[in-house]
Amino acid sequence: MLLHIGKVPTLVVSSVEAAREVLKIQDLTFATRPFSAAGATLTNGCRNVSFAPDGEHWRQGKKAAVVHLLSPNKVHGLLYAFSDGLACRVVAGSCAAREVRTQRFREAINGATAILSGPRLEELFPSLALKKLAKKWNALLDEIVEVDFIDLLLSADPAVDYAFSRDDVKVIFMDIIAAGTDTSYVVLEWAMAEWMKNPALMERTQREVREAAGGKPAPTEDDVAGMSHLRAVVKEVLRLHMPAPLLIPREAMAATRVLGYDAMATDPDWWEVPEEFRPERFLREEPPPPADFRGSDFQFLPFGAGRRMCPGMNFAICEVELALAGLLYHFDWSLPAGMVPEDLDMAESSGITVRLKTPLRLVAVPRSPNSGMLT
Ligand code: HEM
Repeated sequence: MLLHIGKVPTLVVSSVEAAREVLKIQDLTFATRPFSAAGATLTNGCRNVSFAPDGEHWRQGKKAAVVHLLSPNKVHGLLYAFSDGLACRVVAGSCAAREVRTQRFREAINGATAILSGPRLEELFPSLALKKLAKKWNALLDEIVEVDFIDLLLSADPAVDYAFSRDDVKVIFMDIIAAGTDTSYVVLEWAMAEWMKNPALMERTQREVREAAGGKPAPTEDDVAGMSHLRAVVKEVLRLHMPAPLLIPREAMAATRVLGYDAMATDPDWWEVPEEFRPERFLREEPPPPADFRGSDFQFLPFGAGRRMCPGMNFAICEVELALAGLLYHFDWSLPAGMVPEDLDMAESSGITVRLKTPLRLVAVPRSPNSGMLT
């Protein structure tokens, strides 16, 4: 469908064929991003990865993020710290200093998400507030770059003849924090909501998690790798509640034509009972194999596809699987008193990421790691 938003012709791609055409066949033509004044203010003139126009800076920034921040070793270390942190919180409560910084990041991310969610919303947004938000981000990023990662990208890879400035490093970190937080969080929220709607499904997954992790303090990455039911739930959340359903907009770098013109992840030509949450569709063993989200099955593109595809995909999958396994392992979950599954409001918010419109409120009862199976 072609829309004219002001003077900007905007092509909405929502069929499998059109997605293949834009993200594969014409990937090179559509490998850049439309300019956003708000995005530029927040990212030092689009010097990050997600808003950077196609070109050397984007290529080198994406490579540096993949090699130095999202490498398997780095991901493993971060995930270890994460599951360790979750286990520590369960036994020891939270660490005050970390809580404060997390809260500051939460505010900064919410601000950026609000501004970047609408087309050209910055025109309605007071520039003073935008500058204040950019300042907030700047101060937080200064602390991180100063304290934690000063040499990481600046000294980077001797084989790479590309110099990032300190400010470039800051906005690339901002990208990783902003692009990687809300997206993964909404997967956790939707998975918990779907489990509360279907307690038998939650019990099935919880049994899998508790059997696999046995009496350990917390499930490990190796335990999670064997959890096929948990993985199917994550895939079904990514299909039915795609965290970033509009991806990040692309801009055509040359005049081009795209096929004629339905929503892919809920298209009945590709999915049985598409509007229902049925993780078992991803456990089917008879051919054809279920679609995967790695960018080549165009009916299922939660991470996009082609040159601008999400570089955090593997990290995000490990992170949400480990987090969900931890939540099911450490706690028994129920709805607040007087509420039944049918009362859950599954309406979606609108925005660059799609959350539950009504925040999920649940009762969590900690379970001792040494207690038996589900009671
Ligand atoms: C469930 C979690 C996530 C989802 C659903 C998601 C989804 C997406 C989507 C749809 C895009 C746009 C792709 C396109 O235009 O074709 C994207 C881009 C991006 N994502 Fe993610 N993402 C997730 C987690 C992460 C994480 C954990 C990180 C980093 C740690 C990350 C970093 C990025 C970056 C840097 C880009 C811009 C890539 C570019 O423009 O070349 N994402 N993501």
